[in-house]
Amino acid sequence: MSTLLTVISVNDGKIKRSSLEVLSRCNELASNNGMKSAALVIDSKASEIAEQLKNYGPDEIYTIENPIFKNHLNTPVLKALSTAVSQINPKVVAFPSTESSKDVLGALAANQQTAALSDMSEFDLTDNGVKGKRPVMASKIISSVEASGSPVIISVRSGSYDVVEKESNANIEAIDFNFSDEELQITLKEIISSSSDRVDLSEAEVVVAAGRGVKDEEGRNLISELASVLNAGIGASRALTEAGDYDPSLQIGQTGKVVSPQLYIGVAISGAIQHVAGMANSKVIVAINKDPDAPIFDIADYGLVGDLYKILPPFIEELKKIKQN
Ligand SMILES: Cc1cc2nc3c(=O)[nH]c(=O)nc-3n(C[C@H](O)[C@H](O)[C@H](O)COP(=O)(O)OP(=O)(O)OC[C@H]3O[C@@H](n4cnc5c(N)ncnc54)[C@H](O)[C@@H]3O)c2cc1C
Repeated sequence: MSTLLTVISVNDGKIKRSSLEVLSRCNELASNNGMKSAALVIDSKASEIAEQLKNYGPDEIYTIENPIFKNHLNTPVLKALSTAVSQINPKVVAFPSTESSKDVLGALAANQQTAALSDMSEFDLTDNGVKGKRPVMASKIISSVEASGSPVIISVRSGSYDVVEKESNANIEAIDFNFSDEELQITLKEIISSSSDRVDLSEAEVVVAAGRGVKDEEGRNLISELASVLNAGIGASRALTEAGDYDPSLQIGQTGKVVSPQLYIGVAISGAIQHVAGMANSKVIVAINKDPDAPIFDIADYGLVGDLYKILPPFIEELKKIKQN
């Protein structure tokens, strides 16, 4: 029976939502096509993660556990992936589109002498491989793509599918894996983490994004308060990261992060194409802008026309009241 293999991405011992989205889609395709859906965890605590995965319906769970995976290093991850693919022999290897999958996708395809389709926004099976859609040119164009091979390797944008919870009594199988330090070509010296990443922006359920109209401390405090009451991640347009008002790691857009929250609130952001490229996949888009002709209103589900300094204080108060009740 053919297998669709989802590679699970883990951050600080937590499964990334984007992996569960890909797994849910693979579960659906496997059940519609008489195939098996399997999940692969490569982590220093893979067996613990595997237990959590039983809530998300895979037919099989494979683990590769080794302390070397505490931090992402391409060489051991690639070796682990190749080992797993040789053993499982899947029809498709599906990753969530993350920084770490970008690092290894092409190398795995070269290693397996097969095709890779990156950053898909939807995918389906064909007789020989995979077909689907891929936003390109800062999401201005959606291309239709198809690849054949064995396996076809794909990565999928976060927010493309819903997470479906489903109990499973999947078998957990540990794959044999050895790695010695001599095999390392790169040594990790230091990780410099950003203190501003209060909530992981690319995984956040709610994002509040600030634009150039947030021009002073009062405005930034309003953004923080709104984010705090909604337990949201804070993002910013390039206008504000370039001005030094927000950390560059918080930039959303073509040259920043891609976010796909359930709710995105853009405050004083005009909606330039380079910004929209990073948030267009959001489920519900709310825009607050004093210019009724701002392009962001073309893609917003809800728009509030007015001055953010007048709109946000009562808006935050109302949200606080709702939360209290
Ligand atoms: C190659 C390239 C890559 C880029 N990559 C990115 C990227 O990754 N991310 C990104 O964001 N940008 C990117 N940009 C920049 C992008 O083109 C825009 O310049 C930028 O997104 C504009 O940011 P903004 O919407 O905050 O500012 P503006 O376009 O200046 O808009 C500010 C908005 O705030 C509104 N406003 C002002 N005051 C108030 C107020 N008091 N109350 C309510 N509304 C108010 C105004 O009406 C206006 O619509 C890139 C540009 C290039 C050329």
